[in-house]
Amino acid sequence: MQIDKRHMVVRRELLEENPSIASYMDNSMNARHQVVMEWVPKLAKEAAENAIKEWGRSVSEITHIVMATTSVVNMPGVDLLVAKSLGLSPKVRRVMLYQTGCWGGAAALRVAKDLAENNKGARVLIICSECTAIFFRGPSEEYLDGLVGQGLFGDGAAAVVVGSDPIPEVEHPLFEIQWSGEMVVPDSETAIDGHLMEAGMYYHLRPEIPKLVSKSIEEFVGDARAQAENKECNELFWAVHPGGAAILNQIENQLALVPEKLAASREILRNYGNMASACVLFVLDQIRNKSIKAGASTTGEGKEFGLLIGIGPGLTMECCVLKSVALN
Ligand SMILES: CC(C)(COP(=O)(O)OP(=O)(O)OC[C@H]1O[C@@H](n2cnc3c(N)ncnc32)[C@H](O)[C@@H]1OP(=O)(O)O)[C@@H](O)C(=O)NCCC(=O)NCCSC(=O)/C=C/c1ccc(O)cc1
Repeated sequence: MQIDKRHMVVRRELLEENPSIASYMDNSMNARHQVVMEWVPKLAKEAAENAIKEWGRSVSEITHIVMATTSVVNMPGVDLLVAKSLGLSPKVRRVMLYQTGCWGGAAALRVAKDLAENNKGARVLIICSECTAIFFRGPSEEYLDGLVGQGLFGDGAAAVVVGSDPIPEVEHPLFEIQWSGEMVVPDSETAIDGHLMEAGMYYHLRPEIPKLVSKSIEEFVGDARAQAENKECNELFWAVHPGGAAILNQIENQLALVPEKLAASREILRNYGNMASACVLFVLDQIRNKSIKAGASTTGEGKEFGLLIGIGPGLTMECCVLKSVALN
């Protein structure tokens, strides 16, 4: 699996208190809902507070919130719970992205870019928060792909503030979102699916996912590269969703990437597992932190442009072309 560590709220005591979650197919939605309604907002709040602190301005200046999760469905949305707990204005404008799975992080960036560019002075808080309690279950011989997911998925949340026209000396941009695009891989609708049932979220991951991604990645990346001065793949930095080692291997081979290009994705996979929508933002954070530590000339490993790619149910591939910022 190439995963050393994951973080999960599902632990022995929680399963002892809620044995239905540890079963294969018992009715367990009530118990799961309680857990995810506690943890998705809690993880989201912590991530958002860190992002706002680093951004350096007041919460009252957040004008929009875009939140992605595949771990809970509720009315009103968990975005409202999080907005209230952060002390955001009751006039903050909200967009909730449900069930996007692992392309949610990139989709949230796309939505935030459009909001920021079309509303003067807007500051958009993106939050991605995921908790595996919605689908953790006991094993069954008839459900091998569930075991694959059980070995891959982890909990986590990430947040970032997006805006245009940064205030000099006050706001310190990390990357510029240059372009965003999306593509559905042909004939791949059944490759990843998930359904909310009395027994919680029941999903399927077909073994052919890595091959399907590999078939379409060149065409998709070609569109993105056209927005990045047609740079060669190895002249870009890469923040690819680490869906699993096989997906990263296929992308690396298909695009003839040198191994360092997916190093950040592999490190996040190794240390956190696959946290669905939050994962690409972790990868991007890793890229800028390592760039600073290594004394690189830009936040993007010394490169000018990079691609952030989410891959999830659909199969949907979502890409943002990012322009890095010079480091002193
Ligand atoms: C890490 C894997 C799982 C194992 O890698 P490996 O240890 O190098 O081994 P292999 O790739 O050779 O696979 C070992 C065996 O497992 C089998 N296998 C391999 N995937 C499978 C399989 N999905 N079924 C059932 N047998 C399998 C594979 O066929 C093979 O069988 P065999 O040849 O008989 O030993 C690797 O195959 C891999 O990365 N696969 C792609 C993982 C994948 O589908 N990721 C999910 C992307 S989707 C996503 O990120 C989020 C979805 C999501 C959805 C809902 C939500 O609520 C939230 C999120």
